[in-house]
Amino acid sequence: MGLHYSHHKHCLTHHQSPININTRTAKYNPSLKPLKFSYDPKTAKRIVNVGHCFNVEFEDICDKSVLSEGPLDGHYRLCQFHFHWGSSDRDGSEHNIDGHLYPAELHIVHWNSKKYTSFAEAAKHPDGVAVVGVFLKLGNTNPALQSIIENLDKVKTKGKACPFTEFHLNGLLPEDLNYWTYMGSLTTKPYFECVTWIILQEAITVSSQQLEQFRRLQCTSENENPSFILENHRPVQPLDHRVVYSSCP
Ligand SMILES: COCCCN1C=C(N)c2cc(S(N)(=O)=O)sc2S1(=O)=O
Ligand SMILES: [Zn+2]
Repeated sequence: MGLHYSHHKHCLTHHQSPININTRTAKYNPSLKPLKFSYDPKTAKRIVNVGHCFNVEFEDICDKSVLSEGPLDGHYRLCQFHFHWGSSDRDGSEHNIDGHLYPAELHIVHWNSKKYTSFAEAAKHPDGVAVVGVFLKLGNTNPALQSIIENLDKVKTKGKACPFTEFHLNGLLPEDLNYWTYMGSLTTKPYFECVTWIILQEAITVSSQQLEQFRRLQCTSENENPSFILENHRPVQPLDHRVVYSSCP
């Protein structure tokens, strides 16, 4: 359904994502803890072309790679990460910062394995999923992206997958782990309102040439006329009465 009845307004409000983050109206919340990433590189499993993007999937049958602390209760199990990008370097991120767009955005997806038994089950609850968003800004070639990019030719067309084991996801995190956080949704169908969004305030770099490689992925399967995933970022959605919290003043 995705509609929440907010009594004081007697109207129906959405909690959709992405949003524009207004850094001046974000509210410092001193009770927010530092994020705790505990990722085991051995849980990396495969890269899959899902048509609108590629997912790097992790084994999530037990709590080997988890995200905890920050705004979260309990621990959230890593299940996949993926990127959003644009048809040019001028746009591509899903969240905006004070109206500023980045050329791409990394989403690291986790689900609440303390309360739920699967991603599908967790995605039905507002506290079910936690996605860490990391902005990619134009700069030098990012070596941590190279091992992913050199595998993209093996998953060129929709539905293709290739093994991808032993990946150090920490290498895609910036030094500064301060973040903004708000309650929202998946940004692709089925748009479930099940996500605690955790957007890192520091960006990592990506080169133009690396972004070019993303745009060479095809949204068509191998026996169709090829068309390419030139962009896959959803427009920003109304904030309504939601508040964005910041981990630092
Ligand atoms: C039950 O479905 C599982 C299939 C994989 N996913 C589907 C999405 N559309 C999706 C979008 C996500 S995003 N862009 O909001 O991070 S995370 C995610 S996901 O839930 O991990
Ligand atoms: Zn995403």
